[in-house]
Amino acid sequence: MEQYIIKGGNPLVGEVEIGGAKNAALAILAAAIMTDETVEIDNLPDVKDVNVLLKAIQEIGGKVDRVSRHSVTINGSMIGSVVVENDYIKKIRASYYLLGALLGKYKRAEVALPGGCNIGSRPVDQHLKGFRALGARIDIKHGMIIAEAGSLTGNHIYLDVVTVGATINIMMAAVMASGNTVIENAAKEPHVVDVANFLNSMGANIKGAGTDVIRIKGVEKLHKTSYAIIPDQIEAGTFMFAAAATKGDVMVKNVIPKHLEAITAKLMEIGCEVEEFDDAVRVVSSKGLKHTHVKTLPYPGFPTDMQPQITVTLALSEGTSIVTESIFENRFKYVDELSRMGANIKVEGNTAIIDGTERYTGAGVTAPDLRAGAALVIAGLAAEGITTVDDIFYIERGYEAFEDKLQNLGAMIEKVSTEKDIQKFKLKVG
Ligand SMILES: CC(=O)N[C@H]1[C@@H](OP(=O)(O)OP(=O)(O)OC[C@H]2O[C@@H](n3ccc(=O)[nH]c3=O)[C@H](O)[C@@H]2O)O[C@H](CO)[C@@H](O)[C@@H]1O
Ligand SMILES: C=C(OP(=O)(O)O)C(=O)O
Repeated sequence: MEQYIIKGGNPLVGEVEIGGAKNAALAILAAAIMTDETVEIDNLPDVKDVNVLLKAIQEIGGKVDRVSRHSVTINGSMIGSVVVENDYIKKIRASYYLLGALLGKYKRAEVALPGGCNIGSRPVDQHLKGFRALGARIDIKHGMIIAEAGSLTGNHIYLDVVTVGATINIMMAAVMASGNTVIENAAKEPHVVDVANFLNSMGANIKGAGTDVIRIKGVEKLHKTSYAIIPDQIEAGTFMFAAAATKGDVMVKNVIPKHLEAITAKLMEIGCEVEEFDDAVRVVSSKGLKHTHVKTLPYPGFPTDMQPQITVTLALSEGTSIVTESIFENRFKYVDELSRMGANIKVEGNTAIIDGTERYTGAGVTAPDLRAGAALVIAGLAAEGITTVDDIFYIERGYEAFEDKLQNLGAMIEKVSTEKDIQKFKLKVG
């Protein structure tokens, strides 16, 4: 089994290039099959979830050609099946986007209930409510969601909770419905806007993405496009907090600074300097870190996908910090692992009360999910001595070449799978 081995204590210094946003890419790939013409997608991150989705698209008859590591063409004209149920697809969350895309185009879809990180109960009731409002019948049988409609008709849909997945999914299904759809209480995340821009570049008529009311005029057909995915806000934020926790100086390149405002604001509150450029941010952490409070919220609030990374950093900051997780009820599972490294954190319900410690000490820890895994790597980079992080397949779901990018910043980290590799690493780092 592969794991990361890390010798901590080096400040991260240098430049890192951020890839395309995983959570935009997954929706955009699914949406790409909605036209029979060939779509080119650039700035695609080479991460496991993306590759699983591409495989699922191929399995139902979509033609996928890799132009380069970060670029594919997709042609959905030969799709022969609307049933998506392979073992891999059940493990990722974004499989649900095939439901919206297939339902929108073929008025029928059968997709396995989605998986994704085990961070809470994660219902899909709002997705289904939206599809029903557009005229689909929904059945859940043998682990499959079956959606079917003679035709789809636009409607007025109010989402009971702000949900990224349901907003995007309903938007996709509504794009080729007849008439107008209004989604109220819509999510405003940058990837919602990116998917709307992508669909519009294929001929859709979507207005208001990025606000809480999205208006869609149905069109009959979508056409080819060539589109580059936005940079990954969460990958960028992860490197920004890695710089802060290791007392480093990192230029995070190929980002949209506006998308990072909530992250930047918290870093400044805890004493880091953050310099913004057109498409880069530089984080310098030269003084002792200060405590703060943070609550995860839908965009433009502080993202839940950054909660473990800020918690790991606050546990190294002076004083008492409070982190409230308001999106997913089970996203503090990594705290027990972090405690083995010396963190003082008490979790009560959806709140973590953190008493800052001066340093972590290396230990063997296990990633319980994607972002928590990345956060444990940050802890290892800041710790005294050696840390191993197990179950790194979670991290590989969403970070491309994580260890290479960290090594380029001076981190002593390697992916290892045998005792011999571990001994070799220990000899190398002394
Ligand atoms: C593949 C992908 O893009 N995943 C992201 C997506 O997940 P995901 O799309 O699952 O998250 P949502 O935004 O839908 O979830 C937000 C909240 O709404 C609730 N809810 C959601 C749908 C529904 O039908 N009913 C319902 O009650 C959820 O339980 C949660 O409490 O957005 C999350 C919130 O930014 C991120 O953490 C995930 O990284
Ligand atoms: C929770 C995440 O992903 P998913 O929704 O795919 O589980 C994430 O990207 O942090």
